[in-house]
Amino acid sequence: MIQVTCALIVDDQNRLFAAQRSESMNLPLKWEFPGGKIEPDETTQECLIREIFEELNITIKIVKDLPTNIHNYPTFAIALIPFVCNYVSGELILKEHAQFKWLHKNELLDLDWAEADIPILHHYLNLINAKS
Ligand SMILES: Nc1nc2c([nH]c(=O)n2[C@@H]2O[C@H](COP(=O)(O)OP(=O)(O)OP(=O)(O)O)[C@@H](O)[C@H]2O)c(=O)[nH]1
Repeated sequence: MIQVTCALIVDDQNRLFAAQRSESMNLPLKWEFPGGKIEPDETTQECLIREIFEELNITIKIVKDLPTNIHNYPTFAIALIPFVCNYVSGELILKEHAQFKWLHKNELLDLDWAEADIPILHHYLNLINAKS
């Protein structure tokens, strides 16, 4: 099973960052939280900081970890390890994705998400709805 970290990046208006995978990527044109596979000798947190810089050219701060979601796609299985994060610095430049959106909580479920992300999205929405 592949171990993949992902970032739920929240801005100062409580919007969440979503990125669309490009046509040439696995799961083409699906929406996801940016991140990627853990390499040997790095922690999940180190992986996420590295991936976000590689993919988006920004530095983030990890705020909170959310429960890992294990998902079986038809051809592979994934353990998707999510973290709530804040933007720290850098100009946002998309290096790999087709496009991105900053979304309010009521817009989040409208996108065509990668299946493994959907339980994570619901967990996040339950969390913020419980707070408000
Ligand atoms: N980054 C990321 N990958 C996800 C998410 N949801 C999901 O199913 N995946 C799957 O997890 C796998 C790993 O993602 P990736 O391709 O971004 O990782 P990577 O950059 O380290 O891989 P690479 O070096 O093969 O390009 C992909 O098969 C992708 O489809 C998500 O929210 N974020």
